[in-house]
Amino acid sequence: MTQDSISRRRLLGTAGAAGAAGLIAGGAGAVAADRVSRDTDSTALTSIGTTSVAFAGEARAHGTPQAGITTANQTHGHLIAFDLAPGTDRKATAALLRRWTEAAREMSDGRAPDQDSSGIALDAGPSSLTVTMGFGRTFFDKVGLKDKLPQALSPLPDFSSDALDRKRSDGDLWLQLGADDGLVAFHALRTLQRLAGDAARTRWYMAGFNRTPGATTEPRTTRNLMGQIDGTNNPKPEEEDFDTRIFVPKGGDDSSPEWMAGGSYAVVRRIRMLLDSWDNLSLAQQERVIGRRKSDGAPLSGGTETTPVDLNKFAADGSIAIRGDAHVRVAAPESNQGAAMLRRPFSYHDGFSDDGTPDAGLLFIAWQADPMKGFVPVQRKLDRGDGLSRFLRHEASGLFAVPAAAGDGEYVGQRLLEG
Ligand SMILES: C=CC1=C(C)c2cc3[nH]c(cc4nc(cc5[nH]c(cc1n2)c(C)c5CCC(=O)O)C(CCC(=O)O)=C4C)c(C)c3C=C
Ligand SMILES: [Fe+2]
Repeated sequence: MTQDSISRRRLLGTAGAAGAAGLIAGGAGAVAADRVSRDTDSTALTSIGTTSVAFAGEARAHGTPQAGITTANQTHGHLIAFDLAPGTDRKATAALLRRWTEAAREMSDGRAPDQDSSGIALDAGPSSLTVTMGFGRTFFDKVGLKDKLPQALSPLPDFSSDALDRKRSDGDLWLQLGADDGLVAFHALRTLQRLAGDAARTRWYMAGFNRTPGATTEPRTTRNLMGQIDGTNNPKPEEEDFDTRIFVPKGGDDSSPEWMAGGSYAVVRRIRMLLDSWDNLSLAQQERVIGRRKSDGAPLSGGTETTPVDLNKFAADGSIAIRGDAHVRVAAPESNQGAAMLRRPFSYHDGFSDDGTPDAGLLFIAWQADPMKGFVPVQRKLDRGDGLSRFLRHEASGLFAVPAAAGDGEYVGQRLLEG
């Protein structure tokens, strides 16, 4: 598995003039509206808008993962979960997934879906838009597919640091949207939310962000709102065991059925950072909590950001370089019988609480072939002995089965609903 292939194309309109039009006029039963045409003879100011990530097609045939998992983190993220409306049966659900798939395909390619004349994304190219679709545990019973419920979707255990808001957790269906332009991302969100029509209702919604490409002099691992470089020791697509750790094998396995082959499980946690307490620590204290230097992300055992962490290294004064409760020690695969996940988060900031503290943190999204061999054992360990957990509060949680990309003419999840 290599990182998502990215192609560059001319601005929206050149890519698909026929689709570049029309105001979305009401979800499932949309009414055609005026089409909008515009001059496309312009030169892009940067390559950000012109970059597209394949939703399907040759680069993403059936059996390959959906976009938005190994795709480079985008600047703008939207997470939205839906519950099926009472009376939405399997047929109506399939129709919804087909509407979403077709619209996502068009928009990822820089074209506006039919009947969209909202104009929101009119001047922009695809801007690396990705749309990723998943199914929650509650979905299966509602559409009469209980026998297809993967064991891997068993509820996550409770953790002592949880302060979960159940209304902002779980959900029958989940969409993750990412793009490097705020209007493109909002346009996709608005389009898909309206296309839900009467079939599904929004259960919860969260918005997040990352660094803008080009904000740094060279491409860098992103920083989180505590200021740390975050993402360094993620599994890498070029590693031999990457696919087996992150994606369900062909044919399924003990915890996943065949329809999930090539797919992955997303654990979503809204993790609030207690930033006022964190900011009271000195720089040296903050670095000891993580086990890495803040400035460049180098491990406290020495080297640069990419130097492997040496958990057995002692400093000159005889103290252990990376403390027993340092986050990188407690979370490392070596401390968790090899358990690993691909972390692909967005930061969030939703204003300030009455006491003036920021409602800010991480929309933590972890991808793995089996949550019992990824998130769960690591979070169990963090819950017991992580120095960072004193500065975090897990406020919402979800677990979603994200099947492989849709093949030509297919919709996402077709093999689940019709297989
Ligand atoms: C259950 C898994 C994890 C949660 C929850 C989690 C929350 C969390 N982490 C940071 C900041 C950093 N995490 C870093 C590394 C790291 N974190 C996890 C897992 C969870 N983190 C793993 C598996 C690792 C890699 C460990 C290793 O093998 O070295 C780092 C260091 C840089 C890096 O490797 O990415 C930082 C910084 C925050 C702020 C946070 C919750 C808000
Ligand atoms: Fe972490």
